[in-house]
Amino acid sequence: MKNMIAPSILNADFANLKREVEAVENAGVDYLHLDVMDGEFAPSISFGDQVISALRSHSHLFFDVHLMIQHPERYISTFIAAGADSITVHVEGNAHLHRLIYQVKSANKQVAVALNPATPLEVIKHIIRDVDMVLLMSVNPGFGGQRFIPEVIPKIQELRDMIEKSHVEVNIEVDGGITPETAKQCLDAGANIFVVGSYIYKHRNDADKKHAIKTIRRAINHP
Ligand SMILES: O=C(CO)[C@H](O)[C@H](O)COP(=O)(O)O
Ligand SMILES: [Co+2]
Repeated sequence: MKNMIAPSILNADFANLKREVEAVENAGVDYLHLDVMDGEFAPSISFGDQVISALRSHSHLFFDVHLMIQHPERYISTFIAAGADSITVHVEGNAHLHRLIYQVKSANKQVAVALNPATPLEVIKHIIRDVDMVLLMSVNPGFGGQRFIPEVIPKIQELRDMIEKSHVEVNIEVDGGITPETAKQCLDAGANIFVVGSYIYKHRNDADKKHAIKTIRRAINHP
């Protein structure tokens, strides 16, 4: 499966979001990772559908919307209308995960499930054939710029085995604390989509952001 970088705008300059997205789009990425947090599921509040909708008209990137909210079922159609190409819902606290997955699929959008660092893979065993992607959190949800939790590495390997045994094509996205070093470790374990937030957006200058993307790309394209 294709290896991809998905910049997260969580640590971007929110006063210049249009330009911040253009900077990574011009650097040749395919995905844009949009972290929606409600201050309940995750301990901070980020942005919602209006920001996504405003960016949609300025970007051709694949919008990978990561919902870290309570009651995601109430907002699926809102985020699809805002321009999401893929919706990721957390398994934690979702009693009707299967129904939620089919809510997204019935709108002909890609669907993913996310697992926090402490959540075992067992919970997705029976829905692995129904999703396009599994997002493994390598930090606890809430903030950009946190330290990578290395226990996710064996979890990625375990997930890759589960996917292979199920004979399906499912992307593995890793999210949190990604640098060239941690990206390479995750690649070797079996991940193929790499969310990168602060490693790119800690730079204010576009050339530096482009260089950061190039460095990650080199790490994931050269085994
Ligand atoms: O979901 C997230 C946090 O909950 C973010 O996508 C993630 O933290 C990206 O930022 P960074 O690369 O700085 O860790
Ligand atoms: Co995220």
